[in-house]
Amino acid sequence: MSSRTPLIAGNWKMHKTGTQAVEAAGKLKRLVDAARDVEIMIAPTYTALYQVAQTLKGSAIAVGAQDLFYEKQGAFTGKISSEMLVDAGCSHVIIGHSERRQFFGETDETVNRKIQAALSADLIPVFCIGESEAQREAGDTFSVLDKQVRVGLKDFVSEALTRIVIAYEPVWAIGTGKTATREQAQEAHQFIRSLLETLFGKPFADTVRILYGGSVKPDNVRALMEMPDVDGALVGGASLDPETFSKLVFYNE
Ligand SMILES: O=C(CO)COP(=O)(O)O
Repeated sequence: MSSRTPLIAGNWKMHKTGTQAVEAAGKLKRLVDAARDVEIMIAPTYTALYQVAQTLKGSAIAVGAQDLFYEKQGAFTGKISSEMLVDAGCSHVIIGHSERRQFFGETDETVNRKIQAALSADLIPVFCIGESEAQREAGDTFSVLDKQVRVGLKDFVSEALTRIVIAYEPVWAIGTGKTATREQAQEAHQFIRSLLETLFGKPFADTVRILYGGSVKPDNVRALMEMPDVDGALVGGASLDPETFSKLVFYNE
């Protein structure tokens, strides 16, 4: 663990109706009330965002969306803009999740535009990267991460990126119960941080938070968080139950 404030984030993916999301958020609010020195964020589905943000008003839990569209407005049926997310109560937005890359045609280029749209609306982007199992087995992990970072953050200057959060999510570890070992996570995080240093300088690289995601559970979170370049977790399955997620928030106790 480092001096960077850890962020424990829950990605609820396509789970929970508005009513279910409000109930879970209300429970979580009570459960993590005593948490200190850790930031907490949950990302419900679009239709629950406003209600959840209302429920969490005045709490330390931030609300994020799971995606956005980069255009400001217009004839883009089904799409949601950064301004709409801010209006619904979001402070964060997940961008480039591997499920969006796998199933919905997300590319490094669209990710780049989405990060730009998020930053211009003052949303904190949680920029996801990670290699597939085949890429890891082929020894391509670092080259995949290198491209995702370089293209995703192309044409940005470090001053614009100060609030960005990176999430390293190896695709083979997502929803599989197959967590990366803490050594594998550290190795990837260290690689990403040194690449960020090359691209944006040391002050930026030293302060940017890099979360690990992929089968994070109460029984492995602490070991991961002890690694010097792991600054938090982006959690899917284990974020759905408030009790379980609160154990991740209190990983240090
Ligand atoms: O994709 C993830 C978070 O964005 C990780 O999901 P799991 O925690 O279910 O593996």
